[in-house]
Amino acid sequence: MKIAVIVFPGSNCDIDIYEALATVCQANVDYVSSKQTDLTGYDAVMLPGGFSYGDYLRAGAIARFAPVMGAVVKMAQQGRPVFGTCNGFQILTEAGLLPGALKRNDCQQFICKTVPLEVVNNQTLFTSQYEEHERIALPIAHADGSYYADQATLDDLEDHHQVVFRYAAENPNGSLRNIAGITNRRGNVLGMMPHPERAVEALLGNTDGLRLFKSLLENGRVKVED
Ligand SMILES: NC(=O)CC[C@H](N)C(=O)O
Repeated sequence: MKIAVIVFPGSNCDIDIYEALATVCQANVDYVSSKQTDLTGYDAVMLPGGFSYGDYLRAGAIARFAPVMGAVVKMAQQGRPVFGTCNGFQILTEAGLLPGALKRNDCQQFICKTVPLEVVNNQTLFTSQYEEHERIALPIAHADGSYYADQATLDDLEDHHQVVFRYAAENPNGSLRNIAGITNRRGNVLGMMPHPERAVEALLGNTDGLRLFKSLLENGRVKVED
């Protein structure tokens, strides 16, 4: 399985995802510039966290028009795994690959801390190695992480088991229904504000993110028609 980590101008978690996959999981992974237009040969694509294009206009709003995004949309339409964390999640909503939007945190501040989460759905290709309703803890680091969607969209997400992670115990940013991560209806596109790639080694004090990448490596090689 071959994985692309997209590097946008302003990405700052690309190395973290690369190392989580390449060094910790021994996976076959490449950095791919957002200027590329072709992702042929890749089985999965990762959109990292950061401040793509300086978060100007809105976080993810400019990155959504980067040359590589046509190929990312194609991968999503083919059913291949597409994962976005933090700024990657913001880009996925701006691109229309996931519903809703990420607004400024309720507290109007950048928040950087580890928060408790519930794994709401372990029946996805990204979460199969977690227990259903398992409590984990992952770091968050964002200013624009308050998940918003209209009531009908929220109901639709819940009805189709698309809410994958919820903030547990506390809601750090005002996200509606405590939503921390969602998939598309098909389940092959996951966006989440917490950073699993920052919690993959005992040396970092937390390994709760590791099983997300292991799940992806176990399940992520899907047969598709080009
Ligand atoms: N680490 C991140 O990706 C967070 C940056 C993000 N653009 C924000 O909301 O502040």
